[in-house]
Amino acid sequence: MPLNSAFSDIVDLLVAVPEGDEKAVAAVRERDAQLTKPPGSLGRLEELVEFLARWQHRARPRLDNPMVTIFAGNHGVTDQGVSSFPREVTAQMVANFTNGGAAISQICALHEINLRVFELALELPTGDITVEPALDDQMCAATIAYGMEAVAGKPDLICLGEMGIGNTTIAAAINAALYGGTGADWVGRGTGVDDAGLKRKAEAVDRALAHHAGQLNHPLEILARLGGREICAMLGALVAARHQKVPVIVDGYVATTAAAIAHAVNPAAINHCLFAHVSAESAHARALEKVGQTGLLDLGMRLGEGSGAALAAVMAKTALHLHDNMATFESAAVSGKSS
Ligand SMILES: O=C(O)c1ccc[n+]([C@@H]2O[C@H](COP(=O)([O-])O)[C@@H](O)[C@H]2O)c1
Ligand SMILES: Cc1cc2nc[nH]c2cc1C
Repeated sequence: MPLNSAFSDIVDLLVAVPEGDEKAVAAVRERDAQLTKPPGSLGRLEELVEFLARWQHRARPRLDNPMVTIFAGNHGVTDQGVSSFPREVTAQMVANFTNGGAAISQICALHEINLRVFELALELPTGDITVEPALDDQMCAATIAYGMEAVAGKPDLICLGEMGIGNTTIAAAINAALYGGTGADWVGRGTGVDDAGLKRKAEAVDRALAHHAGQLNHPLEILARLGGREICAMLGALVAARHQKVPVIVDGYVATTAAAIAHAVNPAAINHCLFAHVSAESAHARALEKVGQTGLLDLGMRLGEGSGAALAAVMAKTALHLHDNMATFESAAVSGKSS
């Protein structure tokens, strides 16, 4: 069956991605060479400034308006006992994000990062993927389009985060469909399931793969049948960001899965994405490997809600502050390298 025409626009956007600005990167390197430090001594912080310049298309990148976006969705697959928390926690945590009580709220407040929460029909969980499609193609495409709203308000950096009880099972199903293997290869403990819960997760993924066999021939079909609203919306945000010259920092296992869909359509579509960290969710390292990436940080975190991405943004803010404000060898009268 040909791909549903509902997906034509998103495929076009993923295929026709603009290149990065190498002139802007060259300008950053030239300035970096003048700063009072041995060349290369700030390691990946130097790459972070180049990353911002390349994807903002600016010789002097800015972080005046960095934004964490949290996309929240609910999942029918929670009927299968795959999470250690009940589904209503998704909406309760959304309230906590806006009231300032969540970890991400406090990271953002401390480091002056904007936080925007997108609530995606929480009262309407997706279909239980073990017995039906998560979303129909039209709803999937419409939710991708809705995620593109993330670029409104002209952020200069987007940190992609999510909240959704049950979504580590959804991420596992998508990865298994994209890359092969069984449920056991792609599930982890999520919010903290015990061994019996882990087995239920693996079996739920296996049942979903069997139920949808023969219907998972395109990354966007995989997304509609096995995905979630927050994963669709993160995909939309990611691709819109590329077209609006906004670099993206991707959070943990679930956010990486949205990037994996983009990567499966066109590997170059995620070049403007930095992968914040390697989450403690056991399959995240393998998922990163599949999209040819490594995590910037490794803090043993497995929270989601954009928390790892926000901490990587703090690193990026620090890197840019140094780039903008350090003295040059000339201005500080420090002798340059002798050989
Ligand atoms: O993205 C990750 O690496 C990650 C790892 C473990 C848990 N989470 C978060 O935990 C929730 C999903 O866990 P679960 O057990 O309900 O599937 C969801 O809200 C995610 O943001 C996220
Ligand atoms: C309390 C709680 C907070 C979260 N933040 C992201 N996912 C979460 C899952 C739970 C259960």
